[in-house]
Amino acid sequence: MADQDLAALRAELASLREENAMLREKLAAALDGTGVCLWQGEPPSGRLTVFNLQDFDAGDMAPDFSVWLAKLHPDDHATTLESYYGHLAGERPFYEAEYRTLRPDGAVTWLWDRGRVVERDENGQPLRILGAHIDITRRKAYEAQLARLAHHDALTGLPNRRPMLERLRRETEARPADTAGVLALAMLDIDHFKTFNDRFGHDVGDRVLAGVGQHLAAQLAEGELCCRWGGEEFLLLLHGASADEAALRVERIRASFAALGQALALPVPVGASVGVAAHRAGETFMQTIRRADHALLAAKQGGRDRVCRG
Ligand SMILES: Nc1nc2c(ncn2[C@@H]2O[C@H](COP(=O)(O)OP(=O)(O)OP(=O)(O)O)[C@@H](O)[C@H]2O)c(=O)[nH]1
Repeated sequence: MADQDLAALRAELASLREENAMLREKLAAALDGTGVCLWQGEPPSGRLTVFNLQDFDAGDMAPDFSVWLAKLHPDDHATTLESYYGHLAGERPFYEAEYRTLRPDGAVTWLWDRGRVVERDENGQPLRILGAHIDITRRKAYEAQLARLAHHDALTGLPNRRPMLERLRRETEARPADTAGVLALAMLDIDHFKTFNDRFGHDVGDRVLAGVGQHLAAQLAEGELCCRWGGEEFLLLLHGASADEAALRVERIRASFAALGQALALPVPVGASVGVAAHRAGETFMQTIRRADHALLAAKQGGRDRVCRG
């Protein structure tokens, strides 16, 4: 090759390298701050290349598919790999998954990952897959917090109506008529609760509600549930050998309020009225709730501080 041609090729190579470096700079600038991390997988060899680390530690990034696989949270294996292999096999237009990776220190990082095959061999086998992932750990934590808030009462920390109704639906639907034992519902209402607010202020009223909530939750056996039904009303889902036994337990819970005022350092004692009803075969759980509610009304009308059965 003539010297002139060689010089021209060298000049062209230098210019291409410069252009390449500029493109890399532009890409890095565009990706900066987005949290997007670009990767390339080579299925035949299992090689995995990460082009930009973003905030990730180089040690956290897998150089090989098997290393990435070993870090994948066991609970996310199935869905992630189904999407990945489904795409490699041409069954899905792209691979996409939200999954957790386990870091060596045990910390969990949530990633949203998406990629697609960019090169296949003459037999259609994937040679290269290009993709990007982004750290969504904070978003996941926020979502979990929102889900918790949606299902819990902020003041008492107890579940709210939603999980209680869902649980009742599941338990009553799945309950065969010959099931041993009963499912009992106890609707409990704090007596003269308004007085706490009116005489001592809403802060004290709130303290009463939080204290009663904690006290009730502590009375539950495994598998039972207590929710803040609304205002100063609580609904308890209890399991018992019989309706009589369940009613006796509810009576004990009510009686335990005698020591609660002092335990919570309240200025006056706190009492409660309760209506209890055992679920009957063929009855909807809303019908049981209504019977417990009517029994509560009877307890109030009967002079409060007592349990009535519906
Ligand atoms: N501090 C506080 N008060 C609440 C909260 N939710 C409801 N309340 C108050 O609870 C009071 C309930 O009053 P009532 O329905 O008259 O009940 P009560 O005074 O317990 O009377 P009886 O049930 O008939 O014994 C109302 O004054 C509501 O404003 C809350 O989250 N915090």
